[in-house]
Amino acid sequence: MLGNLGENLTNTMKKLAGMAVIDKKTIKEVVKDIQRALIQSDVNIQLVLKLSKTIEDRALNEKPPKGITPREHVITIVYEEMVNLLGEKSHELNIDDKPFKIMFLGLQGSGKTTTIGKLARFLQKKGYSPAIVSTDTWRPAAYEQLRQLTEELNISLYGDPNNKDALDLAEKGLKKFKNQKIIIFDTAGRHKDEADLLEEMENLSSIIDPNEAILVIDGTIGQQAHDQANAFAKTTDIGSIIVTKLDGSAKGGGALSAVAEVGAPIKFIGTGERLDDFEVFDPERFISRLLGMGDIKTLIEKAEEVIDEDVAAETMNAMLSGKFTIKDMKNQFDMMGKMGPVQQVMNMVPGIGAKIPKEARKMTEGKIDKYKIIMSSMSIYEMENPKVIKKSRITRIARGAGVRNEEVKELLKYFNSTKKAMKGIGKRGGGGGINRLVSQFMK
Ligand SMILES: Nc1nc2c(ncn2[C@@H]2O[C@H](COP(=O)(O)OP(=O)(O)OP(=O)(O)O)[C@@H](O)[C@H]2O)c(=O)[nH]1
Repeated sequence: MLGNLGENLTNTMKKLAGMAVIDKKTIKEVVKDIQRALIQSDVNIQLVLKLSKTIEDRALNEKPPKGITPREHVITIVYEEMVNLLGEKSHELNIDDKPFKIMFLGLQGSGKTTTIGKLARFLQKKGYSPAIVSTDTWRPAAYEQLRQLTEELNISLYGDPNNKDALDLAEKGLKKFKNQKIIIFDTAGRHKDEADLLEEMENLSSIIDPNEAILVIDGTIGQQAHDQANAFAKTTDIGSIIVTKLDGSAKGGGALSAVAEVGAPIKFIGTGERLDDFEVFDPERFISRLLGMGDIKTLIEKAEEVIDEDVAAETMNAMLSGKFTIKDMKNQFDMMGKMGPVQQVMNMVPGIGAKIPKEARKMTEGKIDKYKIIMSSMSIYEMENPKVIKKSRITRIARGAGVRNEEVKELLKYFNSTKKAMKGIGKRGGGGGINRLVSQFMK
């Protein structure tokens, strides 16, 4: 998605994760890379300069919070500021009134009609059955395109290719569907000239009185999206924007950031020609994907919450160095109580999900609880030297924990496979805290 922007930014983040030292020079280098990537994606130069200055100032002057390394801190700053560029939080389409009237606006070719189909499908999946009204009297094929779409989706359509009065069509459509929960109005994307088009939108808007006016913007136009959005915003109160064609668009970053500046939230994005190529726009998820970060942010936040950082660091180091004992595994399980099951935690580290041992993937909360009981029947000596746990010790531990011998053996098997997997990961990395683990898998 977004052409090279994602690739360039992901590479910058990988570089950052792999840097031996984080200092003024390396921060400036990272900022330069980000600048280059954004400018290539047609992000407005003023925005780029503002963003890079903020990232640089924060990275150089802010002290990393406790438990966060300078590297994690810079990663977090880049992430946060990029999210800011796109408007921070995601916004839902709140279907409150009945009928809930949605008016689509956008220039011809922006992908308006296709997007109406995508939204209709999205709403259908949520259990709604929207009806559509066609008021585009300028493009003869528009009605036919909607007819095919609505037939495919099995939803109602009102339109009349012989009626050239858009306002009349809107009024009739409103009447026909007054008992529907959701009515979507398609409008023209072209007119005699732009002023006429905008005037028609203003008139239509006063007739339809939309609960939500959605502007569709072609993502391939880059920062020009800003002026286009402003022009439409003058005709009606734009409630949200959908940016289309972000699949492979080199200028998508420019379009998204320009639109975010207009003030109306981007609620959805179009990522292809098929009806399912449509996503709710969530700046945080979007940016973390663009930066190739998986859910690192969540991982970092969760790691921060872990009560005993020393125990966490000790366990991580043990895990990565291969000196992993049952005592470390017990610590790991205790930590997991705070961070969630191991597979979930590991899945948040990009690239690591697939490497989780089979046994770990099958771990359930119930099993973890049982393992904890078994481990509490072991002596410290046994936990630190798991090799000594043979037949008679297994029987004693099983009796103490009130489980079968097989279950103790199963725990030992799980321990051994985890140890092996961790050793493999450690070899690639060299060990040293969650940050190091995270960096390894960003490479
Ligand atoms: N790659 C890609 N193509 C898209 C996307 N959305 C729409 N398109 C394509 O863009 C072209 C124009 O889309 P339409 O929906 O026909 O255009 P329109 O904006 O409705 O045009 P008017 O009805 O005249 O306003 C079509 O070929 C669509 O398949 C998208 O997200 N990605």
